[in-house]
Amino acid sequence: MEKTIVIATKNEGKLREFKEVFAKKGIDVKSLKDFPEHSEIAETGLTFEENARLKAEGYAEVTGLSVLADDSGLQIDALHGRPGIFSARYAGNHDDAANNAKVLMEMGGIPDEKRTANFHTTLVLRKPDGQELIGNGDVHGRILGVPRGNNGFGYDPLFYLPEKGKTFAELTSDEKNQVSHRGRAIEDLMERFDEFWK
Ligand SMILES: O=c1nc[nH]c2c1ncn2[C@H]1C[C@H](O)[C@@H](COP(=O)(O)OP(=O)(O)OP(=O)(O)O)O1
Ligand SMILES: [Mg+2]
Repeated sequence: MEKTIVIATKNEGKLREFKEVFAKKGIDVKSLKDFPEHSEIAETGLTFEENARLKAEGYAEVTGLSVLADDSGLQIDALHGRPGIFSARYAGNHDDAANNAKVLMEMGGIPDEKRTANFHTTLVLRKPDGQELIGNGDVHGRILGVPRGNNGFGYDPLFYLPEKGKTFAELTSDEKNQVSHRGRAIEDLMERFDEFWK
C-alpha cells in the first residue's frame, strides 16, 4: 500500500494545517518542497473543484505520487460571493495585506448584520492512476471592520466566529482546525478515505 501523500500547495499556512491534521492520523505527508521542480499551476477553473483538480493533476505529473490539492476562498454575502475563487489574487497576487485592505474598503458602511460570509474549501486527492476523492467544507461567520489577531494566514484576522467570540487569527491552530472549512473538508474526505486508499 502506498503511504505518502504530497500536499500540493504553495501556501505555508495551508501546509501547516494539513501537516498537523495528517500527522495525528499517522499519514506520511510530503510537500512541494520535497520536489525541486514545481512551477505554479494556473488556476483557470471556474469553480473551487476545477481549480483543485488542476492543481492535483499538475503536481501529480511532477511527483508521480498521490497528491492532495486544496482550493479555497472567502465568500462574502454583501459582495455577492466575492472574492470567492479569486481570493488569493483579489488585490495583489498572494498579498494578504492588500487583499484584506480591499475587502475592508468594499465592506465600508455595511452594517454588522449584513457582514455575513463563509470560507469554503474543496479538496481533490488524486492517486497516480487518476482516481479521485473529493472533500468539501464550509464555515460561516462575519467580516469585522477592523482586523484582530496574529495567528493563521490570509483573511483570518477579518473572519469572526460568533460562537467562539474570536476571529480565526485569535484561535490556536488546533482550535481553528476543529471548526474551519479546511478541517471540515478533511473530515469529509476522511469519511471515505480508507475505502479509497486501500
Ligand atoms: O483558512 C484560511 N484562512 C484565511 N484565508 C484563507 C484560508 N483558506 C483560504 N484562504 C484564502 C487565502 C488565499 O487568499 C485564498 C486561497 O487561494 P488558493 O488558490 O486556494 O490558495 P493559494 O494560492 O494561497 O495556495 P495554493 O493554490 O498553492 O494552494 O483564500
Ligand atoms: Mg492558488
